[in-house]
Amino acid sequence: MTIESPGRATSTAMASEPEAASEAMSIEVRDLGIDIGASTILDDLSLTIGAGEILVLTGPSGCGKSTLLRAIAGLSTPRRGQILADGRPVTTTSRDRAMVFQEDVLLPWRTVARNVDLALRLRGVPKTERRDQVDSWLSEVGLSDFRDYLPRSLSGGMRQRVQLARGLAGAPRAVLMDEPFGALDAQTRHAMQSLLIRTLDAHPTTVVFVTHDVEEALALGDRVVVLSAHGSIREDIAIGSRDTSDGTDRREHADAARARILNALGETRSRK
Ligand SMILES: Nc1ncnc2c1ncn2[C@@H]1O[C@H](COP(=O)(O)OP(=O)(O)OP(=O)(O)O)[C@@H](O)[C@H]1O
Repeated sequence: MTIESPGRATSTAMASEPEAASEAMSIEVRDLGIDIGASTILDDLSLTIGAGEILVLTGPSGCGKSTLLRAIAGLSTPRRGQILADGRPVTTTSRDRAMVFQEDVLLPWRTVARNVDLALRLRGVPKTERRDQVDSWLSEVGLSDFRDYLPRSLSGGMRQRVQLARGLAGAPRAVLMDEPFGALDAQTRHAMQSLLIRTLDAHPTTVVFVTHDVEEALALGDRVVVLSAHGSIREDIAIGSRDTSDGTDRREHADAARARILNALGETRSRK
């Protein structure tokens, strides 16, 4: 599958925060506390995510992964602490930070091409550039022949590929992914992971990726953070670089990292 470098957004539309000059975005979570009703979901959580880093968040069900992701997206306002994107407080959503969900959120009345086109439009890509960029992204996710189909005519895996194209199109500077491949069969999931890695290699973007799947975390992450059942950081593990030509360093790191992740998950479950 060739990557034809869809360009970055060049004009403004729908932005609710100012644009920054650099490409991938740095994100800092500072002493974050989030309560829902009388329950404290996240408590005193601090985390720095470097520009272009792929950070995987994992942890037991209900520990607050989606809550943290939504706060980074600007979809909720923290009670305590703050989140900074390129050093500026996150106060609302921004087209610079895209979200990709597990659920199917494609617009059912728009064709595949028009779903991707909408994302480009919302990210401020001029109309004259959009047609080429839609074609390019559909080629990247292997759906060029399905551009005029409605989502209901596609398989689950194909719809998820459209969602991935929609999340990455227009080059958001950060992509926040909440178990995006969780509902897919193992083979499609593996293909989607490879596609995501290839796409991110071509378009460096900061990614926060939530998953329950330890192998997925190891395949994708530059770093894996395990949250405890009580919404604090239990482990923060660097995974080897993907840059080595044969992947040896990464494989060596992966075995040690897998043991640490499984150990941390075991401890969080037993303490719940
Ligand atoms: N709108 C809400 N009202 C009440 N409680 C909520 C709401 N949203 C989330 N919660 C609670 O907050 C906690 C954290 O939820 P969250 O979805 O962030 O966890 P998670 O780690 O993403 O879980 P999972 O892995 O199962 O998706 C859970 O106990 C959940 O029940």
